[in-house]
Amino acid sequence: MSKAVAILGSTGSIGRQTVEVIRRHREQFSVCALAAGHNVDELANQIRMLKPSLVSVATERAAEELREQVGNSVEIVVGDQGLIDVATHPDADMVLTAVVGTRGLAPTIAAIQAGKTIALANKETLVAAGHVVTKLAAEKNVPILPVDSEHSAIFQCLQGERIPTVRRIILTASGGPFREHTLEEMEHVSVADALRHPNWSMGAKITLDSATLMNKGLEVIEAHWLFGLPYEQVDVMIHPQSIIHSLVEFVDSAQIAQLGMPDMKVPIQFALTYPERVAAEWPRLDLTKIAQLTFSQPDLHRFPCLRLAYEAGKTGGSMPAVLNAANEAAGSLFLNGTIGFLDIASLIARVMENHSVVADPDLETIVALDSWARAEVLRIAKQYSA
Ligand SMILES: NC(=O)C1=CN([C@@H]2O[C@H](COP(=O)(O)OP(=O)(O)OC[C@H]3O[C@@H](n4cnc5c(N)ncnc54)[C@H](OP(=O)(O)O)[C@@H]3O)[C@@H](O)[C@H]2O)C=CC1
Ligand SMILES: CC(=O)[C@@H](O)[C@H](O)COP(=O)(O)O
Ligand SMILES: [Mn+2]
Repeated sequence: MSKAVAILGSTGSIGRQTVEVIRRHREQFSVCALAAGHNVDELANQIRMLKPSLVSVATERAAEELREQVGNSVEIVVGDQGLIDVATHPDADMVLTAVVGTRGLAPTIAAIQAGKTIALANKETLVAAGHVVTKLAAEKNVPILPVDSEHSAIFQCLQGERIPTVRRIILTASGGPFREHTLEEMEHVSVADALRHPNWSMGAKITLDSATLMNKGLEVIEAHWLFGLPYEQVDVMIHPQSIIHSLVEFVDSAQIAQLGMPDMKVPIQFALTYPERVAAEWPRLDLTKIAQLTFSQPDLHRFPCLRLAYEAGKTGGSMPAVLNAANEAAGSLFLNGTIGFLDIASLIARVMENHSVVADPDLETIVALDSWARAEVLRIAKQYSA
């Protein structure tokens, strides 16, 4: 039977690869709804190809431009409500969440409330509100299937296993473009340097997060919520080749890993076809060609964002939401040339210091603290340049 999929962020890196996977398996999937931001040309192509009945764009202006291209062939909705309409489309069996940042939270919650299976790429959703999202998903009996490559790897290693037999999980990290840089060298890196990921082609925000190692920090928190493990059982290991996508160590000391070329179509497809594995010739791994896999411990002194994320996760309550929002705001300031690379971590640390933790924040509190943390980043950053 064919699954109907709604894609949030269909024009982005994950969204476009999801479309590729779906086109490869047309008999198994239909696309009922798509949400994009501003990339009207890409969305128009997707509409012609996939024939969804509903699409969403970020602004009225983008909606007008899209209407010029596709006429009345599809219903067009707009803005944050548009994202929610797509996420709750009555025909959707599954919602793949690949918008970037905290913007993904509200539509994901709406999709869970509507009983949709979630294929989750948007890790910020679980970082900001893991306790709310996982509780709601359990109440609604809605599966949250990981798309993030490390979490998909762990999910695959855990098939047929029981969580109480897990001693620890080990998330692999490429180390990013500055893996071997000194702090002095990192002080002077450019935006272009930071956006040159060694192994993966991804959107700007996650690529920058990989360079600061905040991506791995967000993934530690994401893993905590997805697999229900305490932070003491979530480790990180630097693996520059990104061939081993993550590992699970069990109580008998056996370790199981998932390997493959760095290509997101494999984890995307696994989430879409789960619990089945479906044949597809995505780029295949030949370890004899790779020849060497290397490993080391992360350096929390040179990469303080990973330390801050562990701290935020262990502190719990509202702190991960504040870390997440401060990271988005500081990252934007770096990307627009306002602050230096090392300022990202120091701004996040300052915002965390200034935050009084709320133990069990509801959604409204999380949204308010998200805005507070962003404003706090701007306030402190002004002092830097004054
Ligand atoms: N890229 C990857 O390989 C991986 C990504 N992820 C996660 O997946 C998510 C998406 O990442 P990625 O695909 O790289 O990001 P991209 O920046 O490539 O894509 C982001 C998507 O979000 C859309 N978007 C942006 N602003 C808005 C808005 N205001 N309203 C509606 N849609 C909006 C963009 O639309 P438009 O372009 O039309 O403006 C685009 O479709 C992130 O949370 C990331 O952490 C996780 C693992 C791997
Ligand atoms: C593809 C994916 O899942 C990314 O999150 C990737 O892992 C980023 O690479 P880093 O290991 O450098 O963070
Ligand atoms: Mn990842």
